[in-house]
Amino acid sequence: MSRHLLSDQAVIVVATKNAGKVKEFAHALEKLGKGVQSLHDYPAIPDIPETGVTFAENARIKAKATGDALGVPALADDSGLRVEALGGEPGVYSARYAGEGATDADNNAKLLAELKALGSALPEAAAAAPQDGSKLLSRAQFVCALALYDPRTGEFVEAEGTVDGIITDRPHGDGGFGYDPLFWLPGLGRGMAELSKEEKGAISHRGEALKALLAKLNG
Ligand SMILES: O=c1nc[nH]c2c1ncn2[C@H]1C[C@H](O)[C@@H](COP(=O)(O)OP(=O)(O)OP(=O)(O)O)O1
Ligand SMILES: [Mg+2]
Repeated sequence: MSRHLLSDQAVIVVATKNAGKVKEFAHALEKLGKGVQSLHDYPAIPDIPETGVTFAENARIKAKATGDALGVPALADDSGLRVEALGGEPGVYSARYAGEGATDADNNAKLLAELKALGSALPEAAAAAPQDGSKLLSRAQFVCALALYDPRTGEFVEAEGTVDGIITDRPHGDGGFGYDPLFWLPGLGRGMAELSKEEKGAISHRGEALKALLAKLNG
C-alpha cells in the first residue's frame, strides 16, 4: 500500500518554503522521473508553526498540514545542525538560531560568535583540516527527518539521516545553503558547500534520509 504512495505521484509535493531543499529534492526525484512542487506553489496554505521538540515531530506536523490542505500526499523535511561544543544546539532551532526571520548569513554569524565566545577548538590532528589555516571549532552533525503523509489514509512513512562533520572558523565554497559553508567533511577533505548537488546528495543527511525512505516504500 505504501508503495503506491509515491509510485502514483508524477509530481511530489514537498512541504517546504526552503529553496535549497526544493533544489535538492528536485535533483534527487528527477532521477525517479518525478517532478516537485513546494509551498511556493501553494501560497494560500498558511504558515505552519514548527512546535515540535524533535525533527521527526516537526516533519510530521509540516507533512500533515500540507497533505490535509491539498488532499494529496505530502513529503516534509525537518532538519538542522547539532554542534557538539554547544551541547547539540541549535538542533530543531537551527532555522531561528539568530531569531525569527533570521537569514542563513545571520545564523552562520551567530554560530561562529557562540563558538568563539566559548573558545571552542579541536586539535588539528582531529581531522583532515582545510589547507588554508582554518581552525576546527567543534564536531557537528546534520540531521534530516523526513515524513511522507497520505491524507486519504492518515498513514505516515518516516525516515532519518545524518552526516558528521566539523565546524570551521571560516567558510569553504558557495554551493548548498544554510550552514553548509561552515561544515567541513574531514573524510572527503572538502566543505559541504564545495560539493555539487550530486555529491552532496550522495553523502548528506537529506540524501541518507531519502534513501532510507525509498527503501521503506519499496520494501
Ligand atoms: O543541507 C543542509 N545544509 C545546510 N544547512 C541545512 C541543511 N539542512 C538543514 N539546514 C539548516 C538550514 C536551516 O537553518 C535549518 C532547517 O530548518 P527547517 O525548519 O527544517 O527548514 P526551513 O525553515 O529552512 O524550511 P521549511 O521548514 O519550510 O522546510 O537547518
Ligand atoms: Mg522551518
